[in-house]
Amino acid sequence: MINVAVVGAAGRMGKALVKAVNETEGLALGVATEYPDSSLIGADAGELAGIGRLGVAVTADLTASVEDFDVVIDFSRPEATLNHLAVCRTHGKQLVIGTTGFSDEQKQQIADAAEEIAIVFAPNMSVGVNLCFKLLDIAARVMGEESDIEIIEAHHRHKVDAPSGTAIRMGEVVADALGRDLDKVAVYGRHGITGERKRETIGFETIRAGDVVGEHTVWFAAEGERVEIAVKSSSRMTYANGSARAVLWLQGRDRGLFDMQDVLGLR
Ligand SMILES: NC(=O)C1=CN([C@@H]2O[C@H](COP(=O)(O)OP(=O)(O)OC[C@H]3O[C@@H](n4cnc5c(N)ncnc54)[C@H](O)[C@@H]3O)[C@@H](O)[C@H]2O)C=CC1
Ligand SMILES: O=C(O)C1=N[C@H](C(=O)O)C[C@H](O)C1
Repeated sequence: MINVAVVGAAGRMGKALVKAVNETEGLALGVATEYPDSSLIGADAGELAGIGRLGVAVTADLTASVEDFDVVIDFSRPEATLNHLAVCRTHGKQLVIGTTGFSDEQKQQIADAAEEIAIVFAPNMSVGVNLCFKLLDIAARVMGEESDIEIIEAHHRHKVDAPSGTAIRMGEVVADALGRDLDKVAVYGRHGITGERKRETIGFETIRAGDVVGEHTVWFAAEGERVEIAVKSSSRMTYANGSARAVLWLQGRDRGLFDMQDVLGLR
């Protein structure tokens, strides 16, 4: 049995992850954490997730529970994830990171840690989204040079980072396929007298509204026709089940930085 620690267990994803871990054969919830000032410290993680009592009380200290887990699943905030990363590195634990919004420097810290421990780090754990990354690579190679490329994403009103990690990865996939540097060609929203669109730019539009779980659409708009590659998530369980799959896939790997393309055999 693989014992899993779910950090941020009272969050939107934390609750879905507790459920997914509990439902996945071979996995057991060993630890559930929240930030130290949370009023939910001491609550039962299963009850919080709406699946009944699991006998795992939410704690504030991952280090104190290090004997009770083999792998951490972290969907929290970048600063918190880096603290959890340090714990995993010190104690030789595997890590699945779904948190988004990292700076380049923070991403480098994750890459450095992966020289010592095995990490799956992906901005989106769903099968459908990861399939779309492959489709985007094909679309960019076939019609990217003759198209205006725009990435449109929508999420719930509580999301704190923009564009979404998934939208950024979509931009990276397309830019890589076309030999462009995303930092140089990305345009984030438009306002005022913008001038005509430059062909090589890749546009990002962000919507934050209501309870939208996660929607991404990429336009390849050429003269005379437009291809749209779209994926709409209607349940967070798709991300949570992908994370559980990543935990199982990590078994037997003692170091390295991987993503869901590796887990799903799409590389
Ligand atoms: N990779 C993927 O497939 C997905 C990634 N995400 C990302 O996951 C992250 C979390 O998203 P949500 O669950 O919607 O946010 P949320 O705000 O509902 O949950 C985050 C949780 O982390 C907790 N937290 C913060 N600091 C902590 C600490 N030091 N120790 C323990 N817990 C701590 C918060 O109290 C909160 O409960 C975001 O970065 C989001 O973009 C979300 C969905 C899918
Ligand atoms: O915050 C969210 O909700 C989501 N975040 C991830 C992202 O930033 O891409 C994945 C998914 O879209 C949901």
